[in-house]
Amino acid sequence: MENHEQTRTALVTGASAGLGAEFATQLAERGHNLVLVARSADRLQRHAEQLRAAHGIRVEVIVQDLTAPDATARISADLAAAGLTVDVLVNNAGFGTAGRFEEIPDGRDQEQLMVNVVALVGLTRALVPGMLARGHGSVINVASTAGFQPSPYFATYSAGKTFVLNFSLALRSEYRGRGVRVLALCPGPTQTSFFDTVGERAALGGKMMAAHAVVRAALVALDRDRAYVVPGLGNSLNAHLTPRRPRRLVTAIAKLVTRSVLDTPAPAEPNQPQAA
Ligand SMILES: NC(=O)C1=CN([C@@H]2O[C@H](COP(=O)(O)OP(=O)(O)OC[C@H]3O[C@@H](n4cnc5c(N)ncnc54)[C@H](OP(=O)(O)O)[C@@H]3O)[C@@H](O)[C@H]2O)C=CC1
Ligand SMILES: CC(=O)[C@H](N)C(=O)O
Repeated sequence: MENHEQTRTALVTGASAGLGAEFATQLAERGHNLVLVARSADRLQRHAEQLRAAHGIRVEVIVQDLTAPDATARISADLAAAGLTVDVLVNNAGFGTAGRFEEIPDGRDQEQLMVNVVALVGLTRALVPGMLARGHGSVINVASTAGFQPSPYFATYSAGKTFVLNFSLALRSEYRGRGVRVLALCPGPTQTSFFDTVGERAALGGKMMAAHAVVRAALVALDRDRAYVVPGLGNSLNAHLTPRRPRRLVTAIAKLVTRSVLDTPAPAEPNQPQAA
């Protein structure tokens, strides 16, 4: 990462677990001050204390449910009250919904889209103008390999990740030459709490990557000002060599893989804040 960013502030959503906690750790190792956002207050506070002690950086915690329609406004107010400007935004918070569309509990997909899409757009809209005014900044949006094609039984999740990927690519184009980098991170299956939340969905198979390797790949890609990155050779080959047309065939092939989700149980209490 460029030197001028090393003492700047990064805001990471979903920093209480998985990829977000790892983003916080690796950005702290790079000398960034941090703002950690999620619902699980105890986990955030514990991680913040560890990072302050290990790196001597400033770490603030904002406990916020990103399904709330006013989530972005509340976070912006907290940042202003703390006198913080954000130079690196990591829109990472997210969860999955899986199964037959009509069987997913009513409102659940909407909550998922509030976190995975609406809050991501809202925070980007809130924080990018400051980056543009200062002439520098970075946005990492966490998409997924699920965003490269329609995925039956992950219909809204995969469509949301396609949004995140294309939104990021479009913004990157708008901000070229204006000092703001935008990167879409497209991980394949990764060892985090994600599959506890969505149910026993690891049944889709494939080798899981470690969260630290995924985040390292993202930060290297940001250093290189890449548009998007698919960590892991197998994931990258799948994402890039799978034909995109005809779309009906692509969807049918995806369904062969994703239909195994129907054989696995749904979680009892989906997407609650993480236990301390
Ligand atoms: N793991 C994987 O295989 C893959 C994951 N991804 C994406 O990576 C991102 C991170 O997921 P991952 O680390 O794997 O999963 P985890 O379940 O480990 O972490 C999810 C994070 O999102 C936060 N979060 C969930 N719901 C909300 C909410 N309503 N409000 C605020 N924060 C919330 C959680 O915090 P809390 O519960 O405290 O609110 C937690 O910090 C997601 O966008 C996911 O779609 C993409 C591809 C593959
Ligand atoms: C959960 C994900 O988004 C991942 N890309 C997967 O296909 O398992």
